[in-house]
Amino acid sequence: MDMNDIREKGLVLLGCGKMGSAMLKGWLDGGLPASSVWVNDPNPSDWLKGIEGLNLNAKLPETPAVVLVAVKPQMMADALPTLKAMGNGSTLFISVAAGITLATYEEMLGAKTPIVRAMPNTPAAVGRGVTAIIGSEAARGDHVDLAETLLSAVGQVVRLENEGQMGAVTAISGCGPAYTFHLIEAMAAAGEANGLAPELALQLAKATVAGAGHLAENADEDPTQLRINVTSPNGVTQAALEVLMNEDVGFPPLLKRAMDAAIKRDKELGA
Ligand SMILES: NC(=O)c1ccc[n+]([C@@H]2O[C@H](COP(=O)([O-])OP(=O)(O)OC[C@H]3O[C@@H](n4cnc5c(N)ncnc54)[C@H](OP(=O)(O)O)[C@@H]3O)[C@@H](O)[C@H]2O)c1
Ligand code: PRO
Repeated sequence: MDMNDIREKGLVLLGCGKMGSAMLKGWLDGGLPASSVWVNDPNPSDWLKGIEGLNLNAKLPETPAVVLVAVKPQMMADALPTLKAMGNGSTLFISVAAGITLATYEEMLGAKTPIVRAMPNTPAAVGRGVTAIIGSEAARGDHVDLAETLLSAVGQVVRLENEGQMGAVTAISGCGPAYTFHLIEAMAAAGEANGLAPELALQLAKATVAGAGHLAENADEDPTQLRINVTSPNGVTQAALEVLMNEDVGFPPLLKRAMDAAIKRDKELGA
């Protein structure tokens, strides 16, 4: 099974909001023909309506290569039963929903359904996502390979050892873009409070986060050394880091609390 199967038999996207659209944009930019994609969404965006050749809320193929489920976890019980007929067959189901376990999908679709649980993130829209995947009992090696190939079109893919890792993964890379965007907002706001024009403060904050991210991914040094490289002894950065790295009220305990809250919510959504 490979991308040719998807081109020939089709990809059904159940739910095409923020995450579904981010991935679809990446796939279309990467050359997947719109005519190979069926989008099922009750209120399609103007962007979706404008994609030439896309099968939008059209009759679905009986046995698509892949169904990608991108509805909110709370909508799953309403949305998924409409596709039950595709369960227990050759169609690979890929779910990106936070919290919903493989066992829940097996209950809803049948235990013989090949299912891959995936946690992507929105930088997929610019081909810079990262997605963690784990397959169900019925998902063969070639099913997981196909999920990896499809998701690799929108960024990096990592395979998990067990489904129990998914909560912590979600708290880092699924939610992480939001933390990073908030960092940009907060740095820009602090710059503005210190007298910079809003546009200039935002430009500086965005370029700094993007540049630092690129450097962190591409430098030979690890993030600790890259941080040290910025921090002149007794200089300006050190003054800031003494606040940010405070063991009681700095970034580390704050992010730990934030990510623990994310993991707790992930478990609740799956219950
Ligand atoms: N956003 C992220 O960064 C992110 C990252 C990783 C994983 N996820 C996961 O991705 C999933 C979608 O999240 P999202 O942020 O993209 O949410 P979203 O923007 O609300 O997208 C969900 C889409 O599904 C549609 N929908 C609702 N009921 C449906 C049904 N019965 N059949 C087909 N479509 C239906 C919604 O339409 P209406 O708006 O009209 O209800 C909406 O367009 C969630 O399970 C989330 O956990 C999201
Ligand atoms: N967005 C989804 C949520 O907030 C899952 C990870 C990112 O629930």
